[in-house]
Amino acid sequence: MAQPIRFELLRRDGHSQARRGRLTTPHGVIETPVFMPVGTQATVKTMAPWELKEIGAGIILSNTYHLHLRPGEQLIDRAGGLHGFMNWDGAVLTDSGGFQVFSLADLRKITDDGVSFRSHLDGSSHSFTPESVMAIENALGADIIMAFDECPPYPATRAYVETSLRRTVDWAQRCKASHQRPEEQGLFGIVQGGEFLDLRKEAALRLIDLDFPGYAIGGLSVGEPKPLMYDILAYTTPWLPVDKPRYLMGVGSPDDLFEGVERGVDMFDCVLPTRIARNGTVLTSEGKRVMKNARYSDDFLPLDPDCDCRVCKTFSRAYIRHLIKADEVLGIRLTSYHNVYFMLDLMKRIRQSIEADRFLGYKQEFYERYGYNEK
Ligand SMILES: CNc1nc2cc(C(N)=O)ccc2[nH]1
Repeated sequence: MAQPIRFELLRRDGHSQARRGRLTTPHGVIETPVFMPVGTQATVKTMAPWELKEIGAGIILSNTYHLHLRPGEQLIDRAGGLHGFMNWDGAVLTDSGGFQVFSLADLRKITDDGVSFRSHLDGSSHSFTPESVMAIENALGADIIMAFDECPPYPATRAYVETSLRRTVDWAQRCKASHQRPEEQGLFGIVQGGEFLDLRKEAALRLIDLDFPGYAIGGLSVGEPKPLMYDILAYTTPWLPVDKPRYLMGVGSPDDLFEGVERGVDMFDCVLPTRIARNGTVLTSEGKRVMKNARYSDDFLPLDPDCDCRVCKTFSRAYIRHLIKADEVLGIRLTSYHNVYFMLDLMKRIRQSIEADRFLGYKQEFYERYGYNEK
């Protein structure tokens, strides 16, 4: 059977688990490690698809939970899937709603068959099962789709995590069995297991037995301390196939990208750049800057003098601060554009550092300037 997703491992770092790879999808070739901007409701907030294209975004994430509730997968299917609906010709990845049901919906009830919940929008009743979620993701038409899983809260008891891990593996098998478009959409399994390393190993090995074209690592960045997240990651990735992509869900900030790449992760997604942009906070090579701060009121430098994005080549900190203070929509458009560019450009520099066998050196260099002094 033709596989829609193919991963080539191009180079392994000699001093860490960092890898340089290439992910071929029906909507383009993605260089890894890759950062995926989040387009929850079929838009990366405030950005047009041609802006995403011009800053080099190759793949974006959209959320099954949100799009099922509004406008509904039937409409999107009639529009030609997410690609047609958004008029985005790059790659798309959809998650399976497992995380959103637990973090957004009300009155949830979970059984081995699936989850029933009430919409956070209007309180209407819904239920997700592996089969129904596959039908939704098949209709949305993303190039990479996630199996329906349960993301346990943190902290959670071992008994809870064990039950949910086994349910998640069972659901992954049911997703694979009911996936209607396996030649067009690559289905990834999601490794759960909480903070219990033996359960992480069990989850990984049982999903590998089901043989997926890629593996997501879920259940992280849910409130656990970062050192714990990194330790769980370092333990889990070596159990996954070296020739398949590893996707760390919902992560992360600039330091998380370095720490994840160092521990063998190839794909990342995070709302951070667009979320903080809406508050007027921007990412720069010298750390975050809160543009509402009075110190920028007559600062005519660009947001980041080292950034080559159109915003940094065109506008000053003083002008952008004025727009944010005046609640002018252009303000958050400019901060969002710059922040997504920053994350994509950072990941490009990380890829180049792996190619040049200087990943750890670049990490140290970045941390010293950004302000996470490792010393
Ligand atoms: C922002 N943190 C985050 N953790 C996540 C875990 C999952 C998951 N399915 O375990 C999905 C999205 C996630 N986002």
